[in-house]
Amino acid sequence: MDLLSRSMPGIFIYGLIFPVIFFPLGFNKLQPEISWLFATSMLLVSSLRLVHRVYTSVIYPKKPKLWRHMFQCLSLSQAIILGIFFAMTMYDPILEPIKTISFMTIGGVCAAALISLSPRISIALFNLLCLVTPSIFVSFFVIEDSLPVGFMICIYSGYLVVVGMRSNKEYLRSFVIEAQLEKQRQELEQLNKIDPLTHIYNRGYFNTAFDIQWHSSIRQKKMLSVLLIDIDHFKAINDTHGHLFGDKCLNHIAQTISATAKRKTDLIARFGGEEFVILLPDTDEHNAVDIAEQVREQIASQPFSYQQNELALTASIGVACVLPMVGVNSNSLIEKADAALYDAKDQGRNKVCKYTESSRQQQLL
Ligand SMILES: Nc1nc2c(ncn2[C@@H]2O[C@H](COP(=O)(O)OP(=O)(O)OP(=O)(O)O)[C@@H](O)[C@H]2O)c(=O)[nH]1
Repeated sequence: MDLLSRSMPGIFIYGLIFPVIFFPLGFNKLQPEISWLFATSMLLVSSLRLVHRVYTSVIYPKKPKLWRHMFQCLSLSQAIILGIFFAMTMYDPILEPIKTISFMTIGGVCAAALISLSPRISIALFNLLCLVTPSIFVSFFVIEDSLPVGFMICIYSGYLVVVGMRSNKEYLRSFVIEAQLEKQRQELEQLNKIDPLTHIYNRGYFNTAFDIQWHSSIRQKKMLSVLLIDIDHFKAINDTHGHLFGDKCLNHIAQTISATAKRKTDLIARFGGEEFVILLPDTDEHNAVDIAEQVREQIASQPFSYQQNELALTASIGVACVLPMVGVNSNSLIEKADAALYDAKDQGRNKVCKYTESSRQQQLL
């Protein structure tokens, strides 16, 4: 499609080329038949190219190959018409008055066409071949003493081929660079969302997603639940087995939680330190407690082992559930889950506690 937009100026240039050559010098009055023949045939092909361009959105999705063939045929036929005209100006005396201007025109058209078609180098080179072959043939085989002109055309064409190939290489390289930049952008975006230690979402991403979910739940009038999970006695684990072991434990817990809260809409994130959070959209308190129990049981039933050290882990979980409403701060849900977690720790750990009014009072005390 880029090729299509790049070749757009060419449609108008080819269409106007003969009137521009003929009219200022009055050649159309001297040789009206030749003038009309070349001008109308070129204008006709330009009009067909315009129609082809206008119907691109109709033809291309259904028959891309046909569209490409049409594009090639139409642009090459214009190059052939101009190439033949140029060759004729070299040996036909009736075209003598416009010889100089046609030499200059063909030079410019060859360069412009090659550069604009350079994204598809095969089309660009074939186009150049159509433009210069008739005149090269005429200089070498038809008219005497015109070998130097033939050589000049060959040298100029060779130079254009080198420029065209280089332009094609640069064009293709720009695509590779663009793809690399896009990949890096995606990686950066991922780094922004993901906690590098546990490979689940980080707190920043959770906050954004939570805010969106809160407003969505208000509109849909659906319950929203939050589970706050805190590993028990994690400081002691760090102190006894070292921080590297502690890190591996965090990773193990993240995987266990992810394997338990598996709904596509559930959002699991590392809330900070040894705390995790699960956001459960469209989930009432009963179901949220049920999932929390499953998470607690899975953590407790899967001892963590690393380098011949095996350790039974437990976690305490606070559950809070609300029907989000306009005017209520979304943070209140997290505060309630935190208060419930406080209860779970208070009741001896390895426990699930749901938020109650007394939880809040206890936390405030
Ligand atoms: N290895 C490791 N430790 C961390 C990380 N983030 C926080 N911690 C540690 O987690 C421990 C949390 O300790 P506390 O807040 O006292 O909680 P706890 O020991 O789990 O006690 P309870 O929660 O009351 O059961 C601290 O020692 C932190 O240094 C981390 O990324 N890696």
